Amino acid sequence: MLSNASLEELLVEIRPLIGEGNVASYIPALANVNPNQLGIAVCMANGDVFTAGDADTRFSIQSISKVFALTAALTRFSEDELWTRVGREPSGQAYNSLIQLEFEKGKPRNPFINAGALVVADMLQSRLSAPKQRMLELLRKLANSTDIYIDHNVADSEFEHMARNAAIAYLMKSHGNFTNSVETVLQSYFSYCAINMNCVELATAFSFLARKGIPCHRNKSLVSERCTRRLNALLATCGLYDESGDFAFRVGMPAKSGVGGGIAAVIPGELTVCVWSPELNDSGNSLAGTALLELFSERFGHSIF
Ligand SMILES: NC(=O)CC[C@H](N)C(=O)O
Repeated sequence: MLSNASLEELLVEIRPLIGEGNVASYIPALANVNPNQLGIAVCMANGDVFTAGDADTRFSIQSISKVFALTAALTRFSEDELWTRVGREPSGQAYNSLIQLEFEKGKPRNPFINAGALVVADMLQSRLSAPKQRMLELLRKLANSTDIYIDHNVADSEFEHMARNAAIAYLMKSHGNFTNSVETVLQSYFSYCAINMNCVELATAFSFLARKGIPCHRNKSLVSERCTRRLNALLATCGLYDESGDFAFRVGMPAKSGVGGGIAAVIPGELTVCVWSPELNDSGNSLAGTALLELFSERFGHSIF
């Protein structure tokens, strides 16, 4: 039976894995995070929440923000407008790879790698007057938490080390797939990545994906049921970069990871779950977090397959 105590038992089994990965080191603000942290929060489809470990400690959501940005874009653009600019196939490449983009004429494989998320951020920049503020408002509403904030230290540090993401954006611009000023869009994109949330807030914010588009704590749809199915399909095939196949094999849940060490996952109709541990594996996904989700799915029989 799922309970705080049964989740705590999972953590005891997983904690020895801490030390086997490496925290993200591309910016000092992330490199200095204490690696010795592990948390899990489960949000049932009826809104009940179970937690264990560091479930209330906020961390940098990083690429998990790509899900919320895509959701915001889906409510503001037609599917045609969106899918002519970004694809829907797994990339099989690192999240910040440039190789495929050159071969494929500036159209990113999917919205959950950096190139795809930068296109989505470019689209939001064209349609929103204050994109960072809108994203923050969306997350506060979805997570039912009024004080979620952007860590400007992380956003500024990402901006100082922008070279690779800027290269991706300029390559897309050279192919006519980027409208706004690269630096303006990068500022928005880095701010989305630099939002701090905890496992409880992320599991709650993901709840619309388990509830046919209707978030917990609200009775109004955020997106249609059809849209929700499509988001879950993309999460299942592309949510963990070049490790999406292995993650489907081991865990069996649509999910999105970030280099802050968080992974948020969905079992449609049943629950959402967010795990966090800062050390990453070679694909940039939380090492202990992935193992924890694998154990969770095995122990409680949750898998979409
Ligand atoms: N995988 C990630 O979480 C990457 C996010 C990071 N801010 C980047 O753009 O490189």
